[in-house]
Amino acid sequence: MTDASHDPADAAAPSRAGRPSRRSVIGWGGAGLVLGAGAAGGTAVTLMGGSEPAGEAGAAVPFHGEHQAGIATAVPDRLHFAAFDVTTRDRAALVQLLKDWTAAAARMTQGHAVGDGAFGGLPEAPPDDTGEALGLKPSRLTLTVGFGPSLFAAGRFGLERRRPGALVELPKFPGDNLDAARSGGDLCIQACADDPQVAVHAIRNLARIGFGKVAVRWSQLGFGKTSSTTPDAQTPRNLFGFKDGTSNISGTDRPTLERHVWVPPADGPDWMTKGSYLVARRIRMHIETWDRTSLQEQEDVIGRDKGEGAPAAKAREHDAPFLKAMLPTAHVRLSHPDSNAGARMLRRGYSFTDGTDGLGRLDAGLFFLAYQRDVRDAFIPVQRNLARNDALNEYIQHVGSAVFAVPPGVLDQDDWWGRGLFSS
Ligand SMILES: C=CC1=C(C)c2cc3[nH]c(cc4nc(cc5[nH]c(cc1n2)c(C)c5CCC(=O)O)C(CCC(=O)O)=C4C)c(C)c3C=C
Ligand SMILES: [Fe+2]
Repeated sequence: MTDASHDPADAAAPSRAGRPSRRSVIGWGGAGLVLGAGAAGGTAVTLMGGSEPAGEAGAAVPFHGEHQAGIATAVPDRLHFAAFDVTTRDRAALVQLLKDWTAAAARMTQGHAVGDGAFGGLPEAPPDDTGEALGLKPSRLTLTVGFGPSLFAAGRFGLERRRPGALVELPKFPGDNLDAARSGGDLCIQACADDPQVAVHAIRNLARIGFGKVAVRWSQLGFGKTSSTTPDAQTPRNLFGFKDGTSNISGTDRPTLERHVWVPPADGPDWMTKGSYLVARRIRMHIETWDRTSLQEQEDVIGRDKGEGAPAAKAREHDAPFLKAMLPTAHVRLSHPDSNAGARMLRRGYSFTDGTDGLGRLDAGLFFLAYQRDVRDAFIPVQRNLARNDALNEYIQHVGSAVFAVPPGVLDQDDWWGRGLFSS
């Protein structure tokens, strides 16, 4: 696989083989040629002379930075998440893969094709890029990598002493019905984008680069974000029809991010500073049962009203909740920081529907994603509380689970995903 790390991701220049980049193809087609926005740039400059903030649909989100994109950055509406097993036993091969992945991710997030592109190369060889994203905008694609506990197992890659104390296996919670085939993973990549084809293209091409070194263990498509990191925008709704994400951590709330999401130097290990920990849970939602439940019961279960999203006994969505006005089993009361010693996490989940279950019911639910500074202080105590007491448990079941250490951002073109972990 071509390592494009020495090829500045400059959309203004033709690619090495003299072919247009994915983004310049867009422009030459006449729809808003995007120039500039090098791999480390902040905004994408359009031919119209304007500049498109990275938060707007279609734009490129900077890949390089102190934190990985895809955590506090705005949440686009589509997800393709993949967990991988590492099949190679060769540490050097794994390191090379992470370098190749980083180079490809830097290009794809800025709207470029992988390596030498999808066409025009050697006719005898498969192209570097699979091609289905040609002509599509960067679509706010973010690619976020994580390392699972199994990567650190003794006898694998010599990482056992580098495993963070916070990277614990999640305990079994009451009611869990986890499918091993939808759980765990040595590595994960979260691809978020406005366009599902852009997200799927990214995971497909990264899996392809990894052929012979990694194998996809499980993957999850998501649509309709169920949480937002931009509280000024309209709060999205989950498949139960309720606004979801009202009380989420805002991506611009730096003090709260520092306190609850980013790993500070004091927590250690050094290679995780400015990183975060990700919990992924596939949660089946029994929507047919929910749909036969009265509105009053639904609102009591959540602790907020369905229309406005206001907390019980309050009028507006963003009014401060009065927890005692909710039933002791209400989801919001039980998950609120005041019921969990101040625990908070940044939620970034997506709805999913994966056909039917053979009994005529939709296999649908929430692919819950939450980033936090330490799962032992956030997801684990909150989920313990919910698993024991939440009225929502009558309507949901956790069927997949994984936890990952998400390292800090890739600083520049010489940096790569996992450099801190693999360098002594
Ligand atoms: C362990 C963490 C959580 C799981 C698992 C979870 C599942 C889950 N949640 C909803 C729907 C809603 N959740 C809401 C709020 C909310 N949920 C959690 C945590 C988990 N949810 C937290 C920390 C909060 C915020 C509490 C607060 O500070 O007020 C809401 C209300 C709107 C909002 O603030 O987001 C809804 C609705 C479902 C359907 C679900 C599993 C399928
Ligand atoms: Fe919730």
